This record gives sequence, structure tokens and C-alpha cells, in this order.
Amino acid sequence: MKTFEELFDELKAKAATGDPTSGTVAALTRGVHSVGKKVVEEAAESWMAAEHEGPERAAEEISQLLYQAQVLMLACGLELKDVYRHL
Ligand SMILES: N=c1c2ncn([C@@H]3O[C@H](COP(=O)(O)OP(=O)(O)OP(=O)(O)O)[C@@H](O)[C@H]3O)c2ncn1[C@@H]1O[C@H](COP(=O)(O)O)[C@@H](O)[C@H]1O
Repeated sequence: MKTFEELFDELKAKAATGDPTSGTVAALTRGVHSVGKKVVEEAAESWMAAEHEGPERAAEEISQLLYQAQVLMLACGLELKDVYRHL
């Protein structure tokens, strides 16, 4: 189990070192357009799971949506505080 902040720190470190085993690094190499499509895909899957598949499946899909949102933040050079100031 990890928090939103811990996940972001982990992904940022992987991006900084260019970890060749990291799916996140590969996703960042594909760029903002590709990451943005994954955000939309996971948002749709979250919606469908919430409406039709029950809370456990919804939680799983929402976790993937949060992950993809963080990858998009990294692709744009955003820090958590840049987003948090709009909350
Ligand atoms: N939380 C996640 C996470 N959620 C989703 N994903 C990836 O996001 C992609 C989308 O998931 P899908 O359900 O759409 O899977 P899929 O359709 O079979 O996959 P694709 O064909 O789209 O690649 C998959 O490739 C997943 O691996 C994640 N990848 C990584 N993490 C976390 O990020 C950390 C760093 O991961 P790496 O960068 O891979 O080391 C890890 O510790 C994980 O905790």
C-alpha cells in the first residue's frame, strides 16, 4: 500500500534516472499525447466499473486513473503543489 504522494515521488525518481525497466519511463518517452489517451481510457474504465462492476473493481480502475494522472503531470513537468494549489 502506498499514498498518492509516495507514488509520485517513486515515479519522479524513476523518470529522473531513466530506469530502463520502468513502464513509467517508457510511457513518458511516448509523450503527452499518448499519456493523455491513457488518462481518458482509465477514466472511462473507472466510470464503467463504478456503474456496472462493483466497488472493488471501481477502486482498482480508479487507482490506475490516479497513476495515469501522475504520469501526465510528469509529462508536463508539473509538481504535486502545482495541482494542489487548485484544490
Ligand atoms: N500504479 C501503477 C499502475 N497502474 C496502472 N499501470 C500501468 O498502466 C497501464 C494501463 O493498464 P491497463 O489496465 O490499461 O492495462 P493494459 O491495457 O493491459 O496495458 P496496456 O496495453 O495499455 O499497456 C498498464 O501498462 C499498467 O502496468 C501502472 N503502472 C505502475 N504503477 C505503479 O507505478 C510504480 C512504478 O512502475 P514502473 O514505472 O513500471 O516501475 C509501481 O510501483 C506501481 O506501483
